[in-house]
Amino acid sequence: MPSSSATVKLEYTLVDEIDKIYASLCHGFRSGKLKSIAYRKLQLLQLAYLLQDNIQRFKDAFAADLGRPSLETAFLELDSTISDCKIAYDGVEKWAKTEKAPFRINFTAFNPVIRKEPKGVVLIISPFNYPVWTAIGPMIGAIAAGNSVLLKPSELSSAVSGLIAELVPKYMDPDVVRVVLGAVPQATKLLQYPWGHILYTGSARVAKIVCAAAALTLSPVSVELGGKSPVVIDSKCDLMTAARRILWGKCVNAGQTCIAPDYILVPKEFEDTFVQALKDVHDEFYPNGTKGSSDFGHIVNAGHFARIKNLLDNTQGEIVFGGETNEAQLYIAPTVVKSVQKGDSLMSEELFGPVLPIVPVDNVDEAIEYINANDHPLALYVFSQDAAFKAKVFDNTQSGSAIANDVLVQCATDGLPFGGIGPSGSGYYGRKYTFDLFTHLRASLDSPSWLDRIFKSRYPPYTTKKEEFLRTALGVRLPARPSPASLSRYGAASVTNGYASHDVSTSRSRTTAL
Ligand SMILES: NC(=O)C1=CN([C@@H]2O[C@H](COP(=O)(O)OP(=O)(O)OC[C@H]3O[C@@H](n4cnc5c(N)ncnc54)[C@H](O)[C@@H]3O)[C@@H](O)[C@H]2O)C=CC1
Ligand SMILES: CC1=C(/C=C/C(C)=C/C=C/C(C)=C/C=C/C=C(C)/C=C/C=C(C)/C=C/C=C(\C)C(=O)O)C(C)(C)CCC1
Repeated sequence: MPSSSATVKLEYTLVDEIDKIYASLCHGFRSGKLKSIAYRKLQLLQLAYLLQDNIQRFKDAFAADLGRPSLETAFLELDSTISDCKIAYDGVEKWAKTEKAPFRINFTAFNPVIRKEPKGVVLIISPFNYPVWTAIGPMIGAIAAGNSVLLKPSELSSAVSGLIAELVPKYMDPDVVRVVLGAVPQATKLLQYPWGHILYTGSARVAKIVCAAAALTLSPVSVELGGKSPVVIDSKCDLMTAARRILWGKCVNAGQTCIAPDYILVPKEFEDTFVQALKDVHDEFYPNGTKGSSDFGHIVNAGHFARIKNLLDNTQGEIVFGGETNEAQLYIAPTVVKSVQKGDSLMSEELFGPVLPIVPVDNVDEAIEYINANDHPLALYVFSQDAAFKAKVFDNTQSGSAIANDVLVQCATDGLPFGGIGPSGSGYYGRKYTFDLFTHLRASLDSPSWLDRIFKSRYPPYTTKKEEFLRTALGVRLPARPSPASLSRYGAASVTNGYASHDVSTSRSRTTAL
């Protein structure tokens, strides 16, 4: 019997205390101490040590909330977040440096620069599934950028959220970071304040509530959501590597990963070969099965367990292996279901569990068509050794990320932004991108008085001569007008002498431009 999140009682912050917490963060931000890059670095280091000094306590908390294997907690959350602290610690001087605007001779006298300034007091609302990476991860960039941070972690991962709330006051300056524990009442109260930025990670349902509330205070908001991330299989893939990586991506955190491979699109004639490879890999990963295994986690709570089980119970596909569930242990075995049709229960929503539907298709065009008929996913995976196949899938679809021959690693790859598109989210973060998310690019210049000797044409009384001079000063010189032939190659209309032409071969179809 696992110790589920229900066994860890979280002491929620009193709603009445939140005004005081918010005010103290505003005061902390205005104190100006975070203007010092050196102080930001000290806080970043404190954050890294908050994790490093408490690795075993975090591992225990993850085990309580999610049955998370120790290696998964270390590799996916703790080490990668500590590494992100170090990247920010090393990079923040360079990231925060005022930038010169690109050189343009006409504007150089203004000495235009971009100041990298914090947005103020920012709010991070995080989910249960990666409760360190999605909470402390964004906090790193927010602090590096000089913001004060209020974190509202998930109440579902109560052991980890409780531990973060206990450790933050011990390691972090209360002017810089505060944690509010709780659920809807606390989150609703928090959303009543104006924020420098809100970063929300979680479900699309709650994202709509967050965005609507943010609109009332005109707080900028980024939403990191989920969705069904497809995997397109080419029969010319490296079969065993593909099977190993996909099954790993599906079993890590018991499938509760927003960028987990959600379902597989496989050529019909290759389905059985691919399924057999998954079965072989499963037996290699878990020679004694997954029930009671310390290498496999459990579902976060009874609600999510029932949701996934219900989807599985209603599938019309054929269970190849797995299928076993145990409510008391919140256990769902890694399950591969083959011959799944597109209208199946398993294709109706993000699975967020260790169940992998295999959908046979005639060819890659059918796979692309299916992906495009649905919401843009957070991640799209292709397994192929054929460059043309990969390019065809990537070039004809849209998704948060486009990954060939691996899964999940895009999260941790320095230099890559992480974020969705459309229903899978908006905004990007990850290391330098997190710094950018929480940074206001403040346009700045200093115009010298002597400029008026050559630039006074902007002042009244206006004359045609002044207008001509100003046009020259702006340096407006367009390249040659696009020819009707070049536009029609793309099926576009051209505008010539005030007339829009849809059929360039005949002047009869011209319509007057607005
Ligand atoms: N794109 C990304 O980076 C990630 C996306 N996700 C997505 O998150 C989802 C699972 O996370 P859950 O914790 O179940 O999400 P959730 O939406 O239930 O909860 C997320 C957070 O929102 C808070 N919340 C709940 N009701 C609220 C309300 N009315 N107003 C304001 N805040 C409220 C919760 O307390 C929690 O802190 C999945 O869809 C997954 O794909 C998860 C991790 C990363
Ligand atoms: C060992 C030496 C060498 C070789 C080094 C190599 C080949 C290193 C390769 C490292 C790799 C592939 C690291 C991958 C890391 C992936 C991580 C940490 C993934 C993290 C995923 C996360 C956090 C997912 C989060 C998901 C969320 C939030 C969600 O979906 O909900 C050399 C360099 C060759 C020589 C020296 C020794």
